[in-house]
Amino acid sequence: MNSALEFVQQAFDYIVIGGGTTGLALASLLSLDKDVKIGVIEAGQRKDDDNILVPGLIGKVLNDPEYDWSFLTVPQPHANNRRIPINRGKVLGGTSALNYMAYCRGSRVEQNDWKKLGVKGWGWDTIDRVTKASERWTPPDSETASLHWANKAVKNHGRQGYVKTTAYNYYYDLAKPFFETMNELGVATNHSEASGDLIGVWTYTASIDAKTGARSYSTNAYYDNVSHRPNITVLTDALVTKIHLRNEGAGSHCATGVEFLKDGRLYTVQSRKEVVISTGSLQTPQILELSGIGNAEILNSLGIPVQVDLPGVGENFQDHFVVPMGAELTGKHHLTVDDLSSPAFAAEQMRLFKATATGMLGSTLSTLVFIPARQFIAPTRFAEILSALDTALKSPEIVNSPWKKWYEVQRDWLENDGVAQLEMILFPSWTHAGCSREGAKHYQMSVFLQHAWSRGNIHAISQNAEDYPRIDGCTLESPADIDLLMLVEAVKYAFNVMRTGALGALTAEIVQPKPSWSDDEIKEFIRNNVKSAFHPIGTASMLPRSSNGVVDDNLKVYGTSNLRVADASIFPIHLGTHPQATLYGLAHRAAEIINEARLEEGIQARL
Ligand SMILES: Cc1cc2nc3c(=O)[nH]c(=O)nc-3n(C[C@H](O)[C@H](O)[C@H](O)COP(=O)(O)OP(=O)(O)OC[C@H]3O[C@@H](n4cnc5c(N)ncnc54)[C@H](O)[C@@H]3O)c2cc1C
Repeated sequence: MNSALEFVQQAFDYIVIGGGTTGLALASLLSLDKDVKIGVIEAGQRKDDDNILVPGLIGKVLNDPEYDWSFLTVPQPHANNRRIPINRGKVLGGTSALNYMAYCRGSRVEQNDWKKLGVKGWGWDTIDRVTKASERWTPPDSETASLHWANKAVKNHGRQGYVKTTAYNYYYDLAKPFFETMNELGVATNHSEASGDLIGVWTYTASIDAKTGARSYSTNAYYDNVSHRPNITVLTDALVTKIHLRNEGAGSHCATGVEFLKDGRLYTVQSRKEVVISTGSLQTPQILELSGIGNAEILNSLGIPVQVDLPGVGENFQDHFVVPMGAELTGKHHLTVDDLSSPAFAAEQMRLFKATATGMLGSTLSTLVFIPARQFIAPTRFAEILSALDTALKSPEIVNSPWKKWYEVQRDWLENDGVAQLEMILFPSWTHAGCSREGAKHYQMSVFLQHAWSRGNIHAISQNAEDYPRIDGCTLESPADIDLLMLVEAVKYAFNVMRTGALGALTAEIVQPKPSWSDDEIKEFIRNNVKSAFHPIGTASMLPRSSNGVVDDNLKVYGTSNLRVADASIFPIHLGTHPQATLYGLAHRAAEIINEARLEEGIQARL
């Protein structure tokens, strides 16, 4: 719907703010009950073009204002004062329309450890159940599976859900050598990576429709199934500016409606039951603060009347950090993504994709490996890093911190061989001005820190919702410099991978960084190149209120009776994986919680 006037005239039971990955899935699921009316307000527009639907075009519309919010952090002192980009989808479907389609599951250990932080009811068994409920998996055909290993473990997948997933059917000629090299280095192929144990080397299940070859995302997987229903209405191109709260006394506030800006005019739409914020980790804290929920000091400084003093809002920002490395391949015969820069080859691949849903454009191409700390860091070096960390963890600042518990959990994970601290992704493309050689073929090896210790924050900078929030990732600011030291070890391990066995035989030269560099030179390279892996979480954490929590176990914002959050901001601690599968699971769990609350309300009313 495009008319704000018609939208505000409707009587909605539930209003979902943000029609993104989690929000649009949740709204669609709530609408399955014809007795409730759902309104969704999304800042972006619907765009179902090739840029979104063709898997091989990933990255093409990043930073295009028609599709992307294109956030930047403030200058990061530990990353040589660079401002680090964090892309976010500004279209119906949110970031699920822009992401790289890795549909990966978390780990049993990490998910179960949420309870050590005081979170109840969100262990692996629950998340596994709801994530499977979201998935509609098509097993790879035997030819795809035989190109090299591709996941066929039926028991780990949902078959009746919404998000279509499968193994992509095109692999480049580096994938198999990479598997062989990792195996040679003692990292096993994981034949069951969605089982709660993700350690090992594997190719990922992708959120791709096996029949059409197109991206499956929140919009076509969920919303298109229900958009014909009269009880769900999506208003696009409308920016929510605040939530109206009524003070109910006894420290509780009730969300009565939502204010939004459309075509230069402000409107308010009423809600009869609940409001759910699903604007993602970067914008959810801003909406809470604009509505008077947050750290009282920050709200006062912005002139926003305090409704609920909740110091955790916008804090606990966590991300996966990534450092890209580049290498030149031996020979020129390899087919890599860089070949798509030839218009004739790109056109041929597009014709192939449109006709048969195959070829390079049907694939996101990446191959992954997940490794625990003890497998990529030499024992003596690891002991030195841990000893420095343990000293830092005894500082009063950390001992007295409300976040103390998650430091304890993260410390345990460092020595747990079931928890990946490093992810490496091999991608057959690398072009860097001045570094890659004209006419040569290249690949990129990226190292990802899966459990950074840095904690950033995000806050509104004014009362104006159109002003982007201030994002401080506090990149590489961690106790005892552990994030930087772990990345140095990750880079050195990657050098080893790139020089060993079958992959080593295909690597003519590691171009950047150089294996000959000293640790200090590698550190400087990391500071100059570390990026966001685009997995921000934590800024409205599900934690006890005494631990700086923002929402309770039922996703309800503390100090409110009917305001919830459902998006990546509620993750209290990072999972060492790509988040979208868990977020679709979150949408299903949120729908269960909201439906249970309504049934409970009905029962109470009848008594
Ligand atoms: C380039 C890229 C690649 C990625 N690749 C992967 C991958 O391969 N696998 C994976 O698992 N994850 C990947 N991710 C991360 C993953 O996609 C995100 O973590 C996830 O989609 C976030 O979902 P969300 O529901 O929290 O927020 P979003 O999907 O971002 O939804 C938020 C929605 O709220 C809307 N909104 C914001 N503010 C307002 C407002 N004031 N008023 C109205 N609407 C508003 C936004 O427009 C958006 O639609 C990637 C991310 C990026 C950027």
